Amino acid sequence: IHNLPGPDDASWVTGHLSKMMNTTAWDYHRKVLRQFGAISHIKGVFGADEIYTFDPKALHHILIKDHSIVWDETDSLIAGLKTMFGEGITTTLGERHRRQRKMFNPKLLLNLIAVPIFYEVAHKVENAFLKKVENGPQELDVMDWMTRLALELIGQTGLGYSFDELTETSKPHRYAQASKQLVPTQSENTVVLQTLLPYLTRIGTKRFRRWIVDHIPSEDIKRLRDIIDVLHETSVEIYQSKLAAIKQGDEALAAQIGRGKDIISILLKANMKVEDDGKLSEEELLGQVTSLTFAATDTTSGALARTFHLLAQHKDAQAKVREELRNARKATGGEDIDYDTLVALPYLDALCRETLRLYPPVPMVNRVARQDAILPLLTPAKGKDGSTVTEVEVPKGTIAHLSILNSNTNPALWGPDAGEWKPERWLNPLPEELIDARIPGVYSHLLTFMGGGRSCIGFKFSQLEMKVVLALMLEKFEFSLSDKNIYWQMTGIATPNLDTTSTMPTLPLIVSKAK
Ligand code: HEM
Repeated sequence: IHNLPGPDDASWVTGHLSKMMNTTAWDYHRKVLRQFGAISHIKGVFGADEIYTFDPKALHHILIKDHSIVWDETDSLIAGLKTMFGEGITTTLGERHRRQRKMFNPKLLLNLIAVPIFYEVAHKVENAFLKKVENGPQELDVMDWMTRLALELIGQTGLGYSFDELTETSKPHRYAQASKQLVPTQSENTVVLQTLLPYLTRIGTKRFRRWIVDHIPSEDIKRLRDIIDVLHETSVEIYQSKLAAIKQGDEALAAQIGRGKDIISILLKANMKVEDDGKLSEEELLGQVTSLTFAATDTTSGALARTFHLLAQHKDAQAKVREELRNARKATGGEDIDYDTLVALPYLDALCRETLRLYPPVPMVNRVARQDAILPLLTPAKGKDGSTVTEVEVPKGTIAHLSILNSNTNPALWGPDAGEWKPERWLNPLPEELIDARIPGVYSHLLTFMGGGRSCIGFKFSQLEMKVVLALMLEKFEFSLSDKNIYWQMTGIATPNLDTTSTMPTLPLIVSKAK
């Protein structure tokens, strides 16, 4: 590791992490790519030696070949998830993860892709917007609406629960407000807190820790506590209503939203049949409700908001996709565009891929080596001693930061225009260098949804969700920039804000009826 190239501007407390994990860190990541290539040596908290990589072969080892044998979730992520989503989240971590993921079969999720429900919910937002702009263009908070929409979509299909009427006057569910703000604005303190969290969460009982949190004189911590309480209370409410319906029998379940075919009802029923040892506890089941809802909401709403924001900046692309959508609707006789046609629309598909490439909602994840490991490299690095490094020895305990952002925008693979938003690139053959690199992502040579045993289970779900929403909204409405400046913060999930420090994501755009 020490022979790898890397930046030398580390702080002795937070190493390079405060430079890499803050709301304006985009340029720092680009600089690391330009100066040091696909693998570098960085410093973590208190001088820890860590690596930063987007080398495809190294990623293949971390995500697929040695996944869960050597490479695992970091202790601070586990502690953070437990703090946010409850102790029950352990089912998606470590030993029980594989069994859990099998129960939570991605194919099961695919069966839930209920295009009619997607359309029904998206039509509600379309109608709300129609009312809002009936007397002329209006400035609307597109991020707010997309969060409500994404929450309702996972609510109805994944949880069999409705959060929001989604009319022009209805109020957002408090979960939508809370979840949007949970992705904390990362600061230098967050880096230190993340490191300390695994130790802090082991102190005393749960009750004692709660007492401490209640008495810490920090507004930020109190705000976080209140947000987490909302997520937890909502999950308990959903879980209990599902459980009660299941106990009352099939008729009561069928009367619920989702008619008992949602993923949580299926999971609860499957769990009742499991023998003692394999049974998920109530806490674990609750962890599933919270984590599924969280994983599905802010990622998708961020991706949708980013697409609308880009289309407001590229009016030619907006007009082009609108024309494609209108032609497709004409061909279906004015009905909603059916599944097969929708997924095959080339320009709509190209602009979704391009947006998710250049602006991955989750820009970076990390893993830790639980054993000593060897990482072979696709592109040899130039060692500090001048030698050519083709593989790296990684000692047990080393944290690897995996840059989704730099993998998706690496000019060596994507070409010199890798940093530009060009949907057309997907309508032409992709560069051979990219195809030969065999990026281990589940989606189109991209790492946006990661790859291997912990890849996103909702990636097909979210793409269809995006396409249904874009199809309805772009056909009817034109989106233009407002006079407000928008800054996309580089938080755990990128969010649009009015400035670099705000913790209330928002995307005001001018919406008018499209001609
Ligand atoms: C544009 C939308 C989305 C993006 C960019 C996205 C991205 C990701 C990424 C990068 C991971 C891996 C995190 C890591 O390795 O630490 C992940 C995991 C996950 N995602 Fe998504 N996601 C999206 C939508 C969804 C949706 C709609 C669902 C549910 C329906 C979902 C459910 C999950 C779950 C449950 C995991 C954890 C899987 C595991 O650990 O086995 N995601 N997602």
